Amino acid sequence: MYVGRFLVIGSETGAYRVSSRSFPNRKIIERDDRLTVVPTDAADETDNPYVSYNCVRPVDDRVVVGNGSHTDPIAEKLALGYPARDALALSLLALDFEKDDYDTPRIAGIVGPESFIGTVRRDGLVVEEVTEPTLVATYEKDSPESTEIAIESAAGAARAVYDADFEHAVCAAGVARTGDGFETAIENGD
Ligand SMILES: NC(=O)c1ncn([C@@H]2O[C@H](COP(=O)(O)O)[C@@H](O)[C@H]2O)c1NC=O
Repeated sequence: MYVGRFLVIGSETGAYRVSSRSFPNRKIIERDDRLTVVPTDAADETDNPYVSYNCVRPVDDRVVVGNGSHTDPIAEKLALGYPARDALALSLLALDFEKDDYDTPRIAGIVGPESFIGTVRRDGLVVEEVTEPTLVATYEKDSPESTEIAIESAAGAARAVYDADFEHAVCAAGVARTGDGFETAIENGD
């Protein structure tokens, strides 16, 4: 099954996987405190926000995970003091689903003292608190659902979503709460 990009959010950990048919030559890199999806070859650097974007951004004791440029305003709203639910809902609705051939949904999550998951599709907006590992994807599994995918550490979460049985894995990131912040991990399949 092809579900496109997906994320899994739990109460202490989270993970994001890029799966792609159209832009498979991509990887995740660490830049300052954030993780960014970029083309594998630097010569292919692009300003297409559906191809290259920040997918993980920590903000104090919370971390944002997302499949596009909405990761940034969600993080900025958290830094301003917005509750996680409001930062997600406002940013997802403001940017809305992607204006591509598939009306690709935006998906995002926040891991923190309270963890949330959300998506905005052409037909709706869902933002809800997470109490058990919960998955949402751009296609097929486009409403949050509980998942058996085990996300037990940053590296374990990145590996687990990378290896999950959905087609066209490209790269993945994992995040895990630590005493005073977050650790992150990258799985580029190399
Ligand atoms: N975030 C991403 O990494 C990403 N990769 C591809 N897309 C969008 O989804 C469309 C379909 O891509 P694909 O066939 O690779 O699943 C692309 O035309 C592009 O508009 C993306 N947008 C949202 O998921």
